Amino acid sequence: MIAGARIAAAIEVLEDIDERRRPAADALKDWGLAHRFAGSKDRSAIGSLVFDALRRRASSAFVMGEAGPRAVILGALRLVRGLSLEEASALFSGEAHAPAPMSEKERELFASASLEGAPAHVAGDFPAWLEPSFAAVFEDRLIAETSALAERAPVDVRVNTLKCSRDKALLSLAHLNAAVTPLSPLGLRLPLTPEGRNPALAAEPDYVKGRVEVQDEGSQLAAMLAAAKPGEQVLDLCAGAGGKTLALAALMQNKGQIYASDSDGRRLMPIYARLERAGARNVQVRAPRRGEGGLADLVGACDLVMIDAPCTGTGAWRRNPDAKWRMRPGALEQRIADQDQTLAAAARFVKPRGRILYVTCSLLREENEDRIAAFLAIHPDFHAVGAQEMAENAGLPQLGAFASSMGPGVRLSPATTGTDGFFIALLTRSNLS
Ligand SMILES: C[S@@+](CC[C@H](N)C(=O)[O-])C[C@H]1O[C@@H](n2cnc3c(N)ncnc32)[C@H](O)[C@@H]1O
Repeated sequence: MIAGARIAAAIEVLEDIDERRRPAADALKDWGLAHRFAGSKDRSAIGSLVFDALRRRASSAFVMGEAGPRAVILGALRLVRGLSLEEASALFSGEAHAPAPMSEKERELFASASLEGAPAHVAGDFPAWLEPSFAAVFEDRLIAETSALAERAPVDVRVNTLKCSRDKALLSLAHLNAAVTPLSPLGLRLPLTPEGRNPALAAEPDYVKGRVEVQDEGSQLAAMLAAAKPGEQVLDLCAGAGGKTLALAALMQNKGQIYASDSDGRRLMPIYARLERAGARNVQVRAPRRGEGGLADLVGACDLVMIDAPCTGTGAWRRNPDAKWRMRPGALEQRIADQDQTLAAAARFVKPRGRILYVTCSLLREENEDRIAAFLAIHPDFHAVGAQEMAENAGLPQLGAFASSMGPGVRLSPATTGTDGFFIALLTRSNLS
């Protein structure tokens, strides 16, 4: 496909996403199926442009003076890719499946591409209705924090210490320009290509043989803050596809027992193959059943309950930019109810002096500090561990610098730590219950 035809395809995919209100990944997959002549490089280039445009959707529309897919793609070519007017005009040639030439007005707007006078939710590319919530959290860093959430994200991997050392993996992934992550002692960061494409990791022997797992550095740190020790009894209550479960198994050196559970059994399906590949042998998967959900024997028996809570995912918008535009206020209310419910459920499984690690990939106070405060108000037998103490206990003292100012817990974000956005709080149960 010529470069202009890829641009036209990206506009088509954005139209499909808008018309059918569907996830970008589904629209891209269908486009590929309907255009089998397109090669993998074409599909990847189209996907990368669609994601760039979704990340900067509001600001791209603002500079082009309208919100339709063509305008948004044009705006993204200017704001994200830094194309000159000449370069953009060459792509919008109207020839051989390329989009129609730019109008005089489009040329003018593209050339000036000004964000002057843009409101915060446009300059920071987030839904307007979330402005009060974000402003309360970020205050004068509102635009810096939300703009960082609208950037591209590198691919991070966690080295699986059950199989490999970080030094070895660093050497064997050198051809992908791997570098060590600044905060996680187990992480490697793989940069994107200049066009924003992910490095080709799926066929790498290190990945196929389970020596590395794709996991954002923030997610690695969240699992480490649980300070799980070999021999402990651990319940991963919201295990999903098992990203945190695998990290916990490695931290525990395959000793002790992890019970991986989730209220939605379908979400657990990928975990079996992942455990096998990673060589994690201390994990029992407990698929949900009626009544106690198959966990009755664990009541009051766990040293640690990990809650990787269902959340709005606002911290992961770099990777799921379409999700931010689909998010509605009702979804936040629903997630808050789910979070209270998982915290209450978790409390039952913790033994005296045991602990709960509460994690979200959200940056909203409503899902984080407020949930911990609500839980502590009705569970006097629990108390929150200070951020510095939690970080030191996990061997990550540098994370104490990212203590939340709104309550107990640590906050990570693309702007402050270069990771996805996470909130992590540790609660311990008193001796008596
Ligand atoms: C953030 S995802 C988990 C991701 C996973 N831990 C990982 O690292 O790959 C949250 C999970 O919580 C599950 N969930 C939602 N409500 C729940 C509940 N009340 N009890 C247990 N799991 C729940 C969802 O099905 C979803 O799989």
